[in-house]
Amino acid sequence: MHLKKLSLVNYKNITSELFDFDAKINCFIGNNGVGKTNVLDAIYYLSYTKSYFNAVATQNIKHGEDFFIIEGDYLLEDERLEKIVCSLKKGTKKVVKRNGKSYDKFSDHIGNFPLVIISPSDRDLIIEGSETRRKFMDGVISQQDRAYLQNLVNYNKVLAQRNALLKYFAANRTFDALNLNVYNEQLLELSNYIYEKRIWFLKEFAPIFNECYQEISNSKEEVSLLYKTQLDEAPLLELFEQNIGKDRMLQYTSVGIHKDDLQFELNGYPIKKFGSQGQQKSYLIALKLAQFEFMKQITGKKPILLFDDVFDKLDEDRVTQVINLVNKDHFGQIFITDTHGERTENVVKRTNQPYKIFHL
Ligand SMILES: Nc1ncnc2c1ncn2[C@@H]1O[C@H](COP(=O)(O)OP(=O)(O)OP(=O)(O)O)[C@@H](O)[C@H]1O
Repeated sequence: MHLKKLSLVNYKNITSELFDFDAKINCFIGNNGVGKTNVLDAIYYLSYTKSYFNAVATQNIKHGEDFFIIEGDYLLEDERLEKIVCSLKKGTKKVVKRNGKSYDKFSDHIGNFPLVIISPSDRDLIIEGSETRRKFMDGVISQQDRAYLQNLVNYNKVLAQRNALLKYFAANRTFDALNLNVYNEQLLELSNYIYEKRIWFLKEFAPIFNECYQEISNSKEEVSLLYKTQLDEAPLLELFEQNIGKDRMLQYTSVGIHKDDLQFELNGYPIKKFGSQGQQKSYLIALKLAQFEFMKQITGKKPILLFDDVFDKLDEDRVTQVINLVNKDHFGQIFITDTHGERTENVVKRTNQPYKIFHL
């Protein structure tokens, strides 16, 4: 599967553009702020029905305009063409159409045109709090298991109810253990599924990640990816009991799988504190390439790969290693942005693959 044509109208800073892509490598070259990332974001939109960078849908409409249209023509393995159109008009609901037919639920679309993006904003995975890492983990697992996503949604609903009850207790200087227990039991059942699935995920994902990192760094460093959960300390109901005083004081639930985290380590130390910029970048690229492998195994399709500004901060050796990885036949269509035309051209030439360069 690859994206053959892309047409954009009023998407962010792009008034109107039409691209005819190569089935293998496509590069967008231009100065800062010309809209290279915006084109990648539009391609991301066609797969995920939303922007990777701006969650407020209307802010993706070009300033001063009142609608945007993103249109993509995909050529499938069996030579069939599929057209995806995502459009938004101010004051109306977003529309996503596949071959002219609107989706009722956008979630039905996700996974049909698998895609992985590697971008400088992935740094949030290292520097931000645990929520960003849980989101990454949940996103990858949900693509493989829709029941997981449903359990997660239900867990968050019950958690919000439990938190509301804790607030009610505090406001009314009251307490009802039986009432609270109803939520505890529901959370137990929902979190069992999520916990088991996260353990399974780490077991499958960590070795793939490790292999990707070793290839990029030429086995110069040891990395690990660990699942951190309070459920390793005690069963959930016991944790609830131990922390009830604290929860009543805080008026929210301080223990449970909503506190889980992924620990990123380099040579046994947290990468956030002890990794160089290049090592951190390598770690993130390895994470995303592992996501690529994982998705490929699940969907049986080669996800489209978006490399936003990836070569910056990587030394020559690592750039070569990333390209060698890409060079392997198991990668499909790739989109690259860079401010240095010469650097990109040198890099893509080395892949011995067909490519197209677009100057923006
Ligand atoms: N809704 C919008 N309407 C108009 N312009 C927008 C909108 N949203 C973002 N932009 C503009 O898009 C530009 C950023 O584009 P983009 O991030 O694609 O640049 P880039 O070419 O990737 O740059 P860099 O090399 O710095 O990463 C900015 O000038 C920003 O103001």
